Amino acid sequence: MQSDLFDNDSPVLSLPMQDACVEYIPRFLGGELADSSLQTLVSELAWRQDHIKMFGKTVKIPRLQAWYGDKEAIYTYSGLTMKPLAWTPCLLELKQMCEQAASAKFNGVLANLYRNEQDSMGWHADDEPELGERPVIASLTLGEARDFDFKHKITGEKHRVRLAHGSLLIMSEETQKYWFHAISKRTKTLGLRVNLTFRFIHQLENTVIRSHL
Ligand SMILES: O=C(O)CCC(=O)C(=O)O
Ligand SMILES: [Fe+2]
Repeated sequence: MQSDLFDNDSPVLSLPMQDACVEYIPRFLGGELADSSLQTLVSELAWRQDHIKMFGKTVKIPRLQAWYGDKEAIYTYSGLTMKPLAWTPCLLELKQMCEQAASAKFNGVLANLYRNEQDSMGWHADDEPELGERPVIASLTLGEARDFDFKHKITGEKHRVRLAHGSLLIMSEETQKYWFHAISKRTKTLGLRVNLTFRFIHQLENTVIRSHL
């Protein structure tokens, strides 16, 4: 008999990627919790249309976003410095579940709202200095499934995983050092998707002091 990870209740799939540790849990949240969390987050979070500067021009980021977390978790992302809003009960509940699954502590979450197939996130690695050397990032998907693409920074090797409603993707170890990731625009009509990426933001001053000891 074939042993199939998909037959289990809550399987953890390890993606076969070199220089990385990526785990995918397709049915991390039960259907009801996934549906109610999606509704709550869409209506309760303070979604913003942020802008970034590219080649001297100010352009709209192709999605809405919001940053929540502990007071000290100030995050600079694509030149934007974001002060955290206070955790909501829904975000706190999801954070605790993700911490358990990832065996890690998080003090902030970047919430992304993809309104339709036109919204996207370009190739990048979550390698900002305040995330530390080998960050653990837990990425929860609610709503429309989207393709999540990986590209190796040196070999160009590619992998794709379709992130389903209620799924969790955990990236750790050297993943951010060796791989970019992206959510591309699509031509086919797609509905709304919320993505939460839980992170741990280190205090940079402390990191510098420690490195001198
Ligand atoms: O929406 C996603 O699945 C990707 C989000 C992401 O890569 C990020 O927030 O850094
Ligand atoms: Fe990312």
